[in-house]
Amino acid sequence: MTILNAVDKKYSVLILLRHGQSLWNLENRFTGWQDIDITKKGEEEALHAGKLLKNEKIDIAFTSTLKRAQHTLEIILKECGIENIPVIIDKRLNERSYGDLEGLNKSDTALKYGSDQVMIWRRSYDVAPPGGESLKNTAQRVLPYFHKTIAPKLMEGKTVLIVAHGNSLRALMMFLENLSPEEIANTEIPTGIPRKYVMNRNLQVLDITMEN
Ligand SMILES: O=C(O)[C@@H](CO)OP(=O)(O)O
Repeated sequence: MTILNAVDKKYSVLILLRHGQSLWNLENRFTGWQDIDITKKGEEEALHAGKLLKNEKIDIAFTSTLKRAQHTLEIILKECGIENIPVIIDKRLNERSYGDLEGLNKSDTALKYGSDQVMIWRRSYDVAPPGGESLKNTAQRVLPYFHKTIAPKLMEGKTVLIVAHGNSLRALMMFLENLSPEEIANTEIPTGIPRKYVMNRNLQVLDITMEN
């Protein structure tokens, strides 16, 4: 084996996980920056994710400032028996702001403004909901943070867990999987299911798996 081959074999693992079901997921309300905790079902989803991640040697975890993500991460780390790893909290991983829609019921809002308009607010790449952030705006804060703070850990070969939110993770997935605005519009991230990327040290994705 050449030295180059040996170096090539070195890889990193990045695991993305959306928080467990929150109360407002259950009630079908726009959540965004509102700090809503997970439900009993959300706790069970987190526990299940912890069981799925038991064999991963997680070196460092990143999460948002919102309790639904932090609570999910706590349950996972406890279930995995991981106690002493760095946990970095940063608001740039928070959910996209839903602005004036936060707190409203999604079905009621679709009745009022039309389901096409609500779908544009929810899933278009660059149309922001009133007073809120588009996915593009969200990517503009998530990706610089990823490149500056998270990517160096992956380049060192660390196994990184990110517990965050539907749209902050969609922004990351778009980058990692090279998805177009149309492709990401059709991508839904389930709560509590780990999405694992195996990458080389240049952050090229070699393999993607989702277990549930
Ligand atoms: O309400 C929200 O904050 C998000 C995630 O739950 O909703 P959506 O699925 O519309 O992006």
